[in-house]
Amino acid sequence: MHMHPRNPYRTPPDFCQLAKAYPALEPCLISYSGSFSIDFKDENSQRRLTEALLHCDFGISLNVPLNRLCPPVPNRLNYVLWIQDIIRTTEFLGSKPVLGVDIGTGASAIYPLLSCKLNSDWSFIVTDIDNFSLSCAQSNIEKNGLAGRIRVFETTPEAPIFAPLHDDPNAKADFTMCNPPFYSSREDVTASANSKEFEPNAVCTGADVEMITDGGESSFVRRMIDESVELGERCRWYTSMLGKMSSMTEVIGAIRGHGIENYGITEFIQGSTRRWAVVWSLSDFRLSDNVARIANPQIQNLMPPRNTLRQPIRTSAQNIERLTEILSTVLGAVEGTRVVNAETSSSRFVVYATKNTWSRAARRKNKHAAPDSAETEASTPNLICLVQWIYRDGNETFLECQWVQGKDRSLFEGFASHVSRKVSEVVSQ
Ligand SMILES: C[S@@+](CC[C@H](N)C(=O)[O-])C[C@H]1O[C@@H](n2cnc3c(N)ncnc32)[C@H](O)[C@@H]1O
Repeated sequence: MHMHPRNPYRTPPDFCQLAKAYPALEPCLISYSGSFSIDFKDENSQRRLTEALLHCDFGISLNVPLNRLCPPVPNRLNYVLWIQDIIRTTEFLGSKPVLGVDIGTGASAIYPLLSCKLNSDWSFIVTDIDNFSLSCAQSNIEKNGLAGRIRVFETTPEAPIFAPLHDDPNAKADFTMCNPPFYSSREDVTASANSKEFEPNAVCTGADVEMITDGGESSFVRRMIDESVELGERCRWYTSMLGKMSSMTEVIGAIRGHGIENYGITEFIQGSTRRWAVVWSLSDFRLSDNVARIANPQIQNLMPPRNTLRQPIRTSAQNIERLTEILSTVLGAVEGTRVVNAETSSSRFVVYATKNTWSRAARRKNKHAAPDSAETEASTPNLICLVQWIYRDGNETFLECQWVQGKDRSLFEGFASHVSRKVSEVVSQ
């Protein structure tokens, strides 16, 4: 993924219009072969641009002191939109207010401000160890009328990273997010700047407390992983941004090391800057492959197992009109499942299965079982899938089975292959 598909800054803004709407940007404009831009290497111009974009596109008024990090909006927005995708994967099961925890919110409180503007039912607890940044964050939150939805929590480097969850045993969150300090030391900062691993806009670096932590970002995120194992399902999705490719290998190694196979990776590319983000969960909710997997061949060995299975289905022209009806009939015939439409008038089906009735072994067992020995069905489903047709280029048809919830991967894979076998039998007739 380059920029997130819903990121409006995939096309550069019209700087001239922007300066008209936010006059403080005007002195920063430079004429560049007939059009206008700004000098991205100039800190003052970067700051005015951040303020202008937040003001014009989100109605956010931001004040960041000169000695603290001024966040570039397009890059921060990428992460917020990806979190939105994560939350949306299970929203059709019933939505409720969403609580996020932003670790290290900084003076700008950029993530909770953007997130709350985009999502009216989200609220936040935000942490930081830097008292000065937190007081700026608090005033940015108040200035934007969001004090009722964003609670600030001051912590220390020694406390658990997820201190708000550790301190209150009843607290539960839907997700955590974090843009961790990247570096392990001052020397690490200099070495990275020289190796050009980081963007040329090193003008927006910020204070040491914002950029440096013992062991660098990988160690910080590994601490979060250890803590998440203790907290378990008290938070549904744990996530973090990562700035170095080498950290990805270490972080995914730590996730797998805890036996967690429920995780995902994304990548954001903006100009010459590459960033990654990871998500992991101790719950049995599953993410679709377009949220949790990326195509980058360099890191295929780090990818999680697939949760979205697509089977090409050959069908005759006369059947193509009836595919939704055929799918509905096939799904309805799988014993022990409940099937509903994902949305009113949609052709996406949600399947709730309480037990395996489709494998050969299960069918044999069922046939020989005395009628009164039927197992009592669990009231909660062991497997939830989303099933739909995908049409590509007008002449390719795929049956897609998306794992939404469940602990047992083989149950999901067995169900997906049973349904595509049954559908193939019908459509080839
Ligand atoms: C790279 S800055 C990110 C600031 C902001 N979220 C952004 O994306 O622009 C990292 C932040 O983490 C904070 N921080 C460092 N260690 C922390 C810890 N143990 N708990 C919470 N925040 C921490 C720093 O003070 C700093 O504000």
